[in-house]
Amino acid sequence: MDRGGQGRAGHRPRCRHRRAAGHDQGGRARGGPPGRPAHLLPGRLRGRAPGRRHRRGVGGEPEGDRAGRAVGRRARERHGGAVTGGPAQHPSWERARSLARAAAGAALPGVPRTLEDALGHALAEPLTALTDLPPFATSAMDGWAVSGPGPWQTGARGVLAGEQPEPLAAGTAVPIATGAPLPPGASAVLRREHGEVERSTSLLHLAAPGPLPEGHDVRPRGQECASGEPLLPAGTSVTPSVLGLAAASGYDRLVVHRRPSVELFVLGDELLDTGVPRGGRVRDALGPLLPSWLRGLGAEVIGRHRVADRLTELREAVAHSPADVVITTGSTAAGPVDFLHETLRLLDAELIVDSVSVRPGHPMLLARLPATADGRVRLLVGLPGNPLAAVAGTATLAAPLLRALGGHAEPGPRGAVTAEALPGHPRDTRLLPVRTAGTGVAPLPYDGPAMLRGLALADALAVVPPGGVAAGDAVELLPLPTG
Ligand SMILES: Nc1nc2c(c(=O)[nH]1)N[C@H]1C(S)=C(S)[C@@H](COP(=O)(O)OP(=O)(O)OC[C@H]3O[C@@H](n4cnc5c(N)ncnc54)[C@H](O)[C@@H]3O)O[C@H]1N2
Ligand code: MOO
Repeated sequence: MDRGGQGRAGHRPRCRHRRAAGHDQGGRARGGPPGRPAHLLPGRLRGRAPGRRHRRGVGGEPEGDRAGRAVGRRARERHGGAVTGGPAQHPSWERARSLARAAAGAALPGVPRTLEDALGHALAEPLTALTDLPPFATSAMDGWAVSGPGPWQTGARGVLAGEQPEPLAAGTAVPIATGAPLPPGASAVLRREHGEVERSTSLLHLAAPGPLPEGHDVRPRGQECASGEPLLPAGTSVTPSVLGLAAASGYDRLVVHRRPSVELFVLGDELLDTGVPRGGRVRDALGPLLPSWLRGLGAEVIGRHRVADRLTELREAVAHSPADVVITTGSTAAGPVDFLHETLRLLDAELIVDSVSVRPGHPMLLARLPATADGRVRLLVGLPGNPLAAVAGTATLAAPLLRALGGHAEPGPRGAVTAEALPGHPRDTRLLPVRTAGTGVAPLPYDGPAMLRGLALADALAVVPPGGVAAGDAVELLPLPTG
């Protein structure tokens, strides 16, 4: 539980949302048009879809929505409202992440999966070698298996990988392929390029620069591991490399944590699903951006839906979602059709994080929904609608929550040195799209909360502490999805 900024939905302290002097909300646009500072906009102008009035009919607003809007307005008035409320202490970025991790509770239970299906899960049990590796002594090179000191009498028939070789007598050699079992009695392997066979006598002579020590170019049995040896701890993320190791050490199935199921609700009647932005409406950027990222975080995305900016629809969607984690985009602020807080209040959800001291994305939230009848925990991550703010919310709340639910061990922080100074916010952590260039990471232009242009060129989000980071200093990096 967070002491500062937490409580039942609808009973939260609202932040002042003051813009710090000199903090560019619009986003730096070096060499391009500057972003428009949000505080210069004439109020909270939430675009309402022109088609919406037609869809609903003039005055045809459903009863629940009208009521909900009034309740939302009353709740905002009661609690001070987003703009006029008293100062509130929101959790720091670090604290918000640990609250998100803790909200997962225990990881989801372990389930057996075929190797193919285990990819992206986390091991629920340690991976223990089911065999010695290599399981038998093998040749590390193409050449000859030799017995004792040379020269060696060699025959024509060799040993290929996968064959069971005959024993080798002292003073003899047999051609051998890389990976083939070493014949009993062999003392070393002579590489093809280090031996010469005399045609008339079939005698193999050493043509190597030095002598051939015993065991040369032989991979002894159990060199990599002995049967029963622990190879990877529980909590390891199953990557393609882990699948390879599991197969090599004898596994057909792995016991992995169940992946958290996620349902994504994209809010915003102003959003278009296709074509060029028109008529005051904009394209939904988060529907395409988020699902593959969430899958990369170990989630099973069971649905992605557009939900209308109506209290009843949002409430129904959240209440009936079968997902372990509901993720919403938009509606986190206090605009006329921002119903997320009201929805959470009506559903008797517990707000675990309600705004974070981070830019962009500070209105992000995390709530615990009432558990299912069978006691399954359900959580909701509310990502702000501004696309880069939603990305910040995913990195801050969704990533640690989903990784913890999926049983993934927490990776150590990844750091880098900055090639240029990284501008910070005076009081809040800032998540800045950066690119690794030459000697370190550098910020990218077009990094405003509503922009994705900088992010699309970025290879990480830099965690910039309040006040910024000087050139040459270390900074923590968060990974961005790549596929
Ligand atoms: N009076 C105040 N207004 C706002 C504050 C504030 O403190 N006081 N905070 C601003 C900040 S910061 C953010 S971030 C946004 C969060 O707003 P919402 O989460 O309620 O999101 P919306 O209002 O629905 O949308 C905001 C913006 O983003 C666009 N959007 C929404 N969804 C998408 C999407 N899927 N793809 C592309 N663009 C999207 C939407 O059209 C709006 O332009 O609130 C500020 N307001
Ligand atoms: O500053 Mo907001 O949180 O636009 O992202």
